[in-house]
Amino acid sequence: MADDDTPATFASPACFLHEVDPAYAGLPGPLDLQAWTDVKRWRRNERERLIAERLAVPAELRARQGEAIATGVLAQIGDVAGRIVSAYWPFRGEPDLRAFMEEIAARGGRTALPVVTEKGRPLEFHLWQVGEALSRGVWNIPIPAAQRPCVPDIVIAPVVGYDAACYRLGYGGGFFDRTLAALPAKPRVIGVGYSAARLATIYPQMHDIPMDLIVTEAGVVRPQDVSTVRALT
Ligand SMILES: Nc1nc2c(c(=O)[nH]1)N(C=O)[C@@H](CNc1ccc(C(=O)N[C@@H](CCC(=O)O)C(=O)O)cc1)CN2
Ligand SMILES: Nc1ncnc2c1ncn2[C@@H]1O[C@H](COP(=O)(O)OP(=O)(O)OP(=O)(O)O)[C@@H](O)[C@H]1O
Repeated sequence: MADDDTPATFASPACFLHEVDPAYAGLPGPLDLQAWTDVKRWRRNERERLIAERLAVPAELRARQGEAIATGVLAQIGDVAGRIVSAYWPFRGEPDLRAFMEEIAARGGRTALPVVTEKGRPLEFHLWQVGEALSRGVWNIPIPAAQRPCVPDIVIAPVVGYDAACYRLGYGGGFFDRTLAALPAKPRVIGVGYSAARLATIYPQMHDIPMDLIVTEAGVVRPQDVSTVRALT
């Protein structure tokens, strides 16, 4: 007969993640299965909310913010001559970096787009310049028509959400994390998004790889900024 006063050892403890200060809950590492289930549900809701919010911003304002983000990335990127910069074909209200890609080419760099080959697999990158032919890939995402695989020196990753430690919330496929984990040498990774997409924490997990910096229309976020604040408090 069950004894209600004896804790059951096989059951997960109750999840109090929602009561924990995000700064503590944000420590990397597997929490427990129940916590990860909660985090996944939370991420799904946040993705939906953040995408709906950015799509509700008037297109003209979004375009201006996108231009400011492109200017900010160009200020951070350094010399791109002879280097490969991967950006993306914008969808669901992401900042439009096509003019940025043209500027990279004008500065002697080469540009590329990410390509989903299969769910659960790393992305591939293929060289592509503005004006070149596109075809439809997985989920109908435009991808370079010509297959020219490459390994970028710099990866520009659009964020749905981001936090002060530069962790990125994407569309939930885990593609960028899987790709960065699989590359022989980690490229420089710059997250781009609107400042309104900032979250207290994305509850980073073992698989989440932080961006080297995040550029928004309001400025630049670096992971070091977090430890500086912590060290001072
Ligand atoms: N512009 C752009 N291109 C990109 C990315 C990106 O973030 N932005 N990616 C960065 O990774 C890759 C695509 N990642 C994606 C991941 C999920 C979904 C998506 O629609 N997921 C469905 C759920 C699908 C399922 O459950 O099977 C959904 O959200 O409804 C789309 C793109 C490569 N290309
Ligand atoms: N390196 C990896 N190896 C195996 N699975 C991974 C890896 N990275 C992420 N995943 C899995 O991918 C799934 C989605 O991860 P997450 O919520 O971090 O996606 P995301 O970063 O928002 O998506 P995306 O990069 O596609 O925009 C998770 O179930 C996670 O376990």
